[in-house]
Amino acid sequence: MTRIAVTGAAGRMGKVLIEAIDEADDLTLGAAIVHPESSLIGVDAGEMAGIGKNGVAMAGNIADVRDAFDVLIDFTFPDLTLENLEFCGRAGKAVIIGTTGMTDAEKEQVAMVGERIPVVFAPNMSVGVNVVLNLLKTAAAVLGDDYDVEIIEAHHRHKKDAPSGTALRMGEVVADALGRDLKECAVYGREGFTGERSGKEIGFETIRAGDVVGDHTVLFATMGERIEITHKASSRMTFAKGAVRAARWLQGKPAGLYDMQDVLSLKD
Ligand SMILES: NC(=O)C1=CN([C@@H]2O[C@H](COP(=O)(O)OP(=O)(O)OC[C@H]3O[C@@H](n4cnc5c(N)ncnc54)[C@H](OP(=O)(O)O)[C@@H]3O)[C@@H](O)[C@H]2O)C=CC1
Ligand SMILES: O=C(O)C1=N[C@H](C(=O)O)C[C@H](O)C1
Repeated sequence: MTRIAVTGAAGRMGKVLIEAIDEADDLTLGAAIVHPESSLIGVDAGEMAGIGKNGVAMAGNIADVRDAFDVLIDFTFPDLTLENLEFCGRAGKAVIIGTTGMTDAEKEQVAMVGERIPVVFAPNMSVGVNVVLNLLKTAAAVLGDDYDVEIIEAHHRHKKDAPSGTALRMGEVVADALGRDLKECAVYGREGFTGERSGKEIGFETIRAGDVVGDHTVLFATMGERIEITHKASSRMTFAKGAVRAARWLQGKPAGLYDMQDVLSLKD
């Protein structure tokens, strides 16, 4: 039985991850870690997640549960994820990272630790979004520069980073297929007298409202037609199940930086 630790255990994803691990026959929750100041330290993780007692008392520090897990699943904040990753790098534990909003330097740090331990790092763990990434690659390659590309994403009011990690990954996939560098062609929102759209830009629009779990649309438009490729998540369980699948896939893998395209065998 592989023992999983979940950081940010009381967060939106943390609770659903605990439920998904409980539903997996071959995985068990070894540790659940909450904020060091949290009043939930010592509380049963299963009870907190609404699935009934599971005998795992929540900890306030990953070092306190070092021997209780084999794989860490971390959906938290960039700086916390990097601290936890460094810890796992030293302890020789595999890590699944769902955290978004990292800078290039932070992503580079993830890659460096990935030279020492197996790491799956993906902005969206759902099977659906990962299939969409492949559809986008095909669509962009066939449609080419005649089609304007706009990426529209919507998330709940509590989300802290924008655009979403998924939208940015979609932009990277489309830019790559079109032979562009996203850093040079991305336009984030528009306001005022912007002038006409330049042919090669990839636009991003962000919506933050209510309880939207996660919607992404990539729009390809030219004179006379448009194509919209949309993914809508209606439950966080889709992300949690993907993370559980990644944890299972990571068993026995050598050190390296992997993503969900590796986990789902979607790479060419
Ligand atoms: N890759 C994917 O498929 C997905 C990725 N995400 C990403 O996952 C991340 C988390 O999202 P979400 O669950 O909605 O966010 P939440 O804010 O609900 O969860 C983060 C949790 O981390 C906790 N936390 C803060 N500081 C510490 C600390 N020092 N030690 C332990 N825990 C701490 C917070 O506790 P407190 O509130 O008490 O501070 C909170 O419970 C985001 O980056 C999001 O974009 C989300 C969904 C899918
Ligand atoms: O914060 C969220 O909720 C989500 N974040 C991820 C992202 O930034 O792409 C994935 C998902 O859309 C939900």
